[in-house]
Amino acid sequence: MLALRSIAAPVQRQSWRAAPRAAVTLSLQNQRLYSSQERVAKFNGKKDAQGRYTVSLIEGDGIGPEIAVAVKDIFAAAKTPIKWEPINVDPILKDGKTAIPDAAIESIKRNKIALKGPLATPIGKGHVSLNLTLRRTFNLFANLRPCRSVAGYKTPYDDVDTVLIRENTEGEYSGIEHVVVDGVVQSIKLITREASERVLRYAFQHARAIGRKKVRVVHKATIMKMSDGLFLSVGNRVAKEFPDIEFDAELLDNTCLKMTTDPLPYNDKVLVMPNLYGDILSDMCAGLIGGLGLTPSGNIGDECSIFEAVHGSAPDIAGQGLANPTALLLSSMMMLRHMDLNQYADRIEKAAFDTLAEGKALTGDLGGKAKTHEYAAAIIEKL
Ligand SMILES: NC(=O)C1=CN([C@@H]2O[C@H](COP(=O)(O)OP(=O)(O)OC[C@H]3O[C@@H](n4cnc5c(N)ncnc54)[C@H](O)[C@@H]3O)[C@@H](O)[C@H]2O)C=CC1
Ligand SMILES: O=C(O)CCC(=O)C(=O)O
Ligand SMILES: [Mg+2]
Repeated sequence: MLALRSIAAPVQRQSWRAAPRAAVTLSLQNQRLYSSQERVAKFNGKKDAQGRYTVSLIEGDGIGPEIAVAVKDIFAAAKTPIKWEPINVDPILKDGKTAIPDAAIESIKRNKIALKGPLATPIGKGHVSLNLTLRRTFNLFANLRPCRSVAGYKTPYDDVDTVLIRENTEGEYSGIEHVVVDGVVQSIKLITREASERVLRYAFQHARAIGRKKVRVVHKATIMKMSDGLFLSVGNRVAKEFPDIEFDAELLDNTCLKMTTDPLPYNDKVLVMPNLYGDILSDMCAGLIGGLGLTPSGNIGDECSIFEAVHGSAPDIAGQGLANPTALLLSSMMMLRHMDLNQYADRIEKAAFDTLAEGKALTGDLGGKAKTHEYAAAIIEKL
């Protein structure tokens, strides 16, 4: 993959990150992060003669290969019936546009499922985001980003349990930008009724599936009257199909204030929003529970789905064995449950949460000294 390690400035550690470990007070310990009932888009991959599913694997850039090894080792130790098919997504040009190589596209179409490490995107000039290209190529319309406190890891907020769904194919990330005249550029935020309806309906279906009774659109329709206005009005219309679910809306800036003041009132809701807001708010939610090393996600489509951590390639710690693989591991648990391999997910997830709660082999982001492979070994020991 492209070497882009120098492009992002390191982010300052917040002082509470290494806060002393508190007694486990959280009621959420070992709860399933993503239960099988949450499946809305069905996985219909085929098993091979040995009863295994093949999963396309994009290891990614920066810390990607290090955290991917940890996940592969844990899967092997748990005898998970998964065969990895590594794929290369180095960008190619097709009709003058950045594209994913055909072999990678065929692999994901064939397997209908992929696990993905982070892919770095150059700032300014250079190829467009391969992450966004993958989501658009496979029409992965909903990006599901649950964020739940980890028992035993003390942050200013206990028992956070937010569920955020981000429109994943258009909005501010449509990639339509041009120079009007020298010194004046335009970037187009594209919102369509079709994509809005698809992700909003998914949010209601998902709320039902996980037993939440409230869906909230996060928006700025006060300012972006037409684009966010359309998203919100589609939300109002789709809500009529789900009379058992309460529907309301909140301005994004207000949501940020309220969530960082007291996130608990969000534990009974599913939040759904345009692309950029979901990108930012999901990193903010990660900050509430201990950082990006802990938060998983799923890019959900009708034909296939790609699971990945919320974080990026972490160039500031890449290649040093410092990365926390939990986010990718929990993404792979979402993937296993999407594939109906619940018993494997339950077992691995329990071993991971027990390791975190025990606190003897934590990675540096959680105030520990363990290397990526030592944390993975501690999980394997518990399996
Ligand atoms: N879905 C994806 O593949 C994403 C890719 N990116 C790309 O990643 C590159 C780097 O972006 P940044 O702004 O630095 O964000 P980042 O998410 O890579 O890192 C932000 C901070 O979180 C820390 N961090 C992230 N993951 C961690 C982990 N697993 N364990 C411990 N610490 C972790 C990093 O060390 C850094 O201090 C950029 O090129 C960006 O475009 C960013 C976000 C998502
Ligand atoms: O594609 C990228 O470079 C960043 C994407 C991102 O931040 C995300 O998906 O959360
Ligand atoms: Mg992001």
